[in-house]
Amino acid sequence: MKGLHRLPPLLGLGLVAALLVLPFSGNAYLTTFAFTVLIAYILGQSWDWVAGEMGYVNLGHYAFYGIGAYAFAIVLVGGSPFWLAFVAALGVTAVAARLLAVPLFRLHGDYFAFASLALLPLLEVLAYNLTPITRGADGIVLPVAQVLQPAYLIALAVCVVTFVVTLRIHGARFGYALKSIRNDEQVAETVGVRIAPVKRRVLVLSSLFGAAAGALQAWQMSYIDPATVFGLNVALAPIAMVLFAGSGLRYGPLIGVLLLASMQQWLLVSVKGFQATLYGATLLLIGRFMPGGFLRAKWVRRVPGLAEFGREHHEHATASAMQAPGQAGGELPLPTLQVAGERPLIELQGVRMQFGGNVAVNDVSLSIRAGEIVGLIGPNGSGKTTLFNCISRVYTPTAGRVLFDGQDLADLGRDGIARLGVGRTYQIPRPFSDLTVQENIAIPLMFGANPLSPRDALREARAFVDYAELGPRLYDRADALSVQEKKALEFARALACRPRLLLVDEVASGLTPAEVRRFVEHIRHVRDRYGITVIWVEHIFSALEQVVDRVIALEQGVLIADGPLDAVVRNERVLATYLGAAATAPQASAPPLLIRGVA
Ligand SMILES: Nc1ncnc2c1ncn2[C@@H]1O[C@H](COP(=O)(O)OP(=O)(O)OP(=O)(O)O)[C@@H](O)[C@H]1O
Repeated sequence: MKGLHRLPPLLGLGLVAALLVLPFSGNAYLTTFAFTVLIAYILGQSWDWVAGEMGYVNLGHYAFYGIGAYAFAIVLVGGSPFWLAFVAALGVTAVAARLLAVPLFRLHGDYFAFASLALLPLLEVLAYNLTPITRGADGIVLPVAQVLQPAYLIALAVCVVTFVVTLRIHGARFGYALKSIRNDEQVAETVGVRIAPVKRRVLVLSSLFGAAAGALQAWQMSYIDPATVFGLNVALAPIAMVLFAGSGLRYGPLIGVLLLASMQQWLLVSVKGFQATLYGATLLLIGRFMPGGFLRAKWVRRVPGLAEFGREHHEHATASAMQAPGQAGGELPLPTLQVAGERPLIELQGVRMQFGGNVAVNDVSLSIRAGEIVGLIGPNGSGKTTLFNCISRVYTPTAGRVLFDGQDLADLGRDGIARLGVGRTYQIPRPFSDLTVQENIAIPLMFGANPLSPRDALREARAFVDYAELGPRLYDRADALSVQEKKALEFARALACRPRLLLVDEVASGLTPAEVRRFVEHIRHVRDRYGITVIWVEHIFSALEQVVDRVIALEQGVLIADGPLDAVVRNERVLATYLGAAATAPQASAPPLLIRGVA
């Protein structure tokens, strides 16, 4: 319904206005309750930047609340004014978060979640035992003063800032870096995203808001001890509130905190004795029947107005992108590279990749000139994909050197190699699943050698989308595409890396003959028009035949042939690899390896 998209911001403004007058109403009970809700929102939303946006479930977020509370209390009790103590709390917590980021981000998934959770008991024990600083189990009593009103107003201001930061993150390059990490951090790196600094920055950012919440609550309560600021029983409540409504949604943390905090308070007052059971049961039911939070439930989608609160990020982005003028059709916005001369663009010198006793790539040396299209063939398991992974640094070769335009790639990370000009696809497509087709392609444009703003990148992405014939799917999520469409999307995303070298891994398998022909035309076009060098892993020889300058064959990681396709398919070793004993039989020696239909 028209105009309903304005409902959330209008209600939000109304809410802020009501909250602004509340502390002047004289109702201390309501003001104290609203204060705890504000603190919970700051904690829940700042947690969601790391969890919902980046996909790292930081169960120890409350540790930043505790560190902030302690730093604030210690400085305030030392005689400093409020603002100095507040700034000290933020500073100490940010330093702690920066240090903790180093060990924590060595871990992924459940390991990260459990390691972060372990911070809470660890810090609680520290707070109990560092008695000279923390006063141990006695806790710290802050100077008693009537601070509810100022603490409340500052908390409200921090809440507004928290929400504005959330909006800013959603549309910024930083936000897209987070979303790409959430989807597939290895792929994010191979399209140019420098993931390590992004992870550190978001943890420090979220810690600052956690610390602000801790400092304000310590100020308002006038007392802290280890159990109240690091206790597991309180630490997970803000996280549960976010999960209740929907992590990763613009309004999820806000609505989750408002509803669950109100329910908690109501249960506390009216259902004495059972409140914890009922609270837990509600969360379990939501988890069971509406995973992803109730705002993502199908029935919410059907309720006009309410649906606005459950919109995924890409739906907000799509709404604004639809108003932006597109740059569709025609040529790709790519530079035209010089391909003249015999200069090698990529050179492998004795590259070896070993997984335990399995040698996947065995001392491979080869050289490919700028502007060549080279087919890479070999039976299943012969090391083709592993060779690609050695070039794009998904794997660090066990031995040997990879030189790109004369530069040793050993010193570069995956993102650096992408920025140097290596784009790739994956045998099993790995798009950023919960982003749209347009966003998938815009990400390399935002993080490549000449990074564009999100707005420009989204606009420029349209040309690549059209090139891949995915125009009608521009605003669809990548996980809604068919396998073939995902392959086309990956090809377009690799081109959006503005590559000098394109690594194409079995893109044609499963395509109809007409689609294979169109794809071959694309490969030829990007080389002829833009000078892009291509290495194409493919089992469909009839496709390779139409476009490659030469072919390299691998067998059990060893390079066994390198030359024109018709010579390679007559090579005895290649024949034996593909046809086994039949190749050595007298009748099989005459005809070359079938070019059409060999798989
Ligand atoms: N991460 C890994 N850990 C252990 N072994 C691996 C790993 N990656 C690849 N291998 C092994 O390396 C060998 C080469 O695999 P690779 O995927 O490179 O072959 P391929 O030629 O691309 O095969 P296909 O045509 O089936 O894709 C296989 O024996 C595979 O099991």
